[in-house]
Amino acid sequence: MSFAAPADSVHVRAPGKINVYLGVGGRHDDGYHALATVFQAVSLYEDVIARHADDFSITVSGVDDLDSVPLDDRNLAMRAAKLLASAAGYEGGVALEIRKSVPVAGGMGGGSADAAAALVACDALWGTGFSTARLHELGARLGADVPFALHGGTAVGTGRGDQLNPALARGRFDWVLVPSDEGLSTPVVYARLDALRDDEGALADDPPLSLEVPAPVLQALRSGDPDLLAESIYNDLQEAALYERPELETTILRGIHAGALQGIVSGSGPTVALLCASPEGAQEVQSLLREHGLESLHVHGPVQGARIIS
Ligand SMILES: C[C@](O)(CO)[C@H](O)COP(=O)(O)OP(=O)(O)OC[C@H]1O[C@@H](n2ccc(N)nc2=O)[C@H](O)[C@@H]1O
Ligand SMILES: Nc1ncnc2c1ncn2[C@@H]1O[C@H](COP(=O)(O)OP(=O)(O)OP(=O)(O)O)[C@@H](O)[C@H]1O
Repeated sequence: MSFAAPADSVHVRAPGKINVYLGVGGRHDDGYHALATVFQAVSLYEDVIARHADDFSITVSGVDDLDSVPLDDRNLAMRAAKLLASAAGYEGGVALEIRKSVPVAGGMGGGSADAAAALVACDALWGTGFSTARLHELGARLGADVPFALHGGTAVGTGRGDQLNPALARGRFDWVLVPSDEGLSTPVVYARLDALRDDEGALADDPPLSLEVPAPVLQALRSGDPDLLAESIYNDLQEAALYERPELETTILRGIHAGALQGIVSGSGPTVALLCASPEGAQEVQSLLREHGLESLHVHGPVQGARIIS
């Protein structure tokens, strides 16, 4: 019986995400808000290649705004590798190569996808053999979006967004993504939401904001009907993201005028996600947006979570 030589490198691909529904509840003392969200993993990927090394290093390529991606312990993929090494008692290091496609600070969980990919790649490279559940636990310690980047597909997230339950989504949904040149800081958008709610004079003893994903969202996903989904996609952070970046409103309206069924800000933004009726419809939206000087990406979902591709 021949044994496969231990791999000297592992290549993992992890998807970016859109929140097709995002309900934000009260802010807890730890600075996090209670969420009810529906994530969908889409075909815009981060690739992480892990190679054996004595200590820890990272290189990043692929998107224009690389200057805002740290290459030290602030990098989520580096934090993931070191967290796994300490949890496994692994004494060696790893050289991580990250090839990015998800816009940085774009509201699509790009860093979270890198962290998820690094966990899977290092676990395979080092042979630490962690279970999916254990990797999810480590992922949740790295960030609220990391467990979903491992899970993929379509899922309901509660708690901070890290407690996942799979949601059935039949068929395929076509999205046109309009990235911004400048990212948006997630904490800033959440803080803006809190400020807007305070300004609206929400009384402290208001009933807790409903933290259920509305049934129509789940029914639309089960039906696979984009027209139905277009009626129920919603993002509580959108008002705050539009406060920070008013021009995004125009992008959404332009997308709908170009034929998209609906448009929302993805997560904390600024990437705008335009839901389209079909692949052909998506291409039509892209060409009309280009006439307004707006470059866009045509992606689809749901797709798999972080997985080894070689
Ligand atoms: C906006 C979303 O992308 C929607 O999926 C996530 O809620 C954000 O996920 P993330 O970027 O992985 O968030 P983390 O890195 O865990 O936290 C970044 C910051 O976002 C805010 N944050 C995040 C998640 C959450 N449930 N409540 C929050 O208030 C907090 O200020 C936190 O310090
Ligand atoms: N591997 C990474 N890739 C991108 N940004 C990273 C990474 N590691 C750390 N960061 C830091 O995290 C910040 C947010 O990165 P990220 O691209 O994950 O935002 P995001 O897509 O909006 O995330 P989310 O949607 O989860 O809020 C960046 O501005 C950067 O400073």
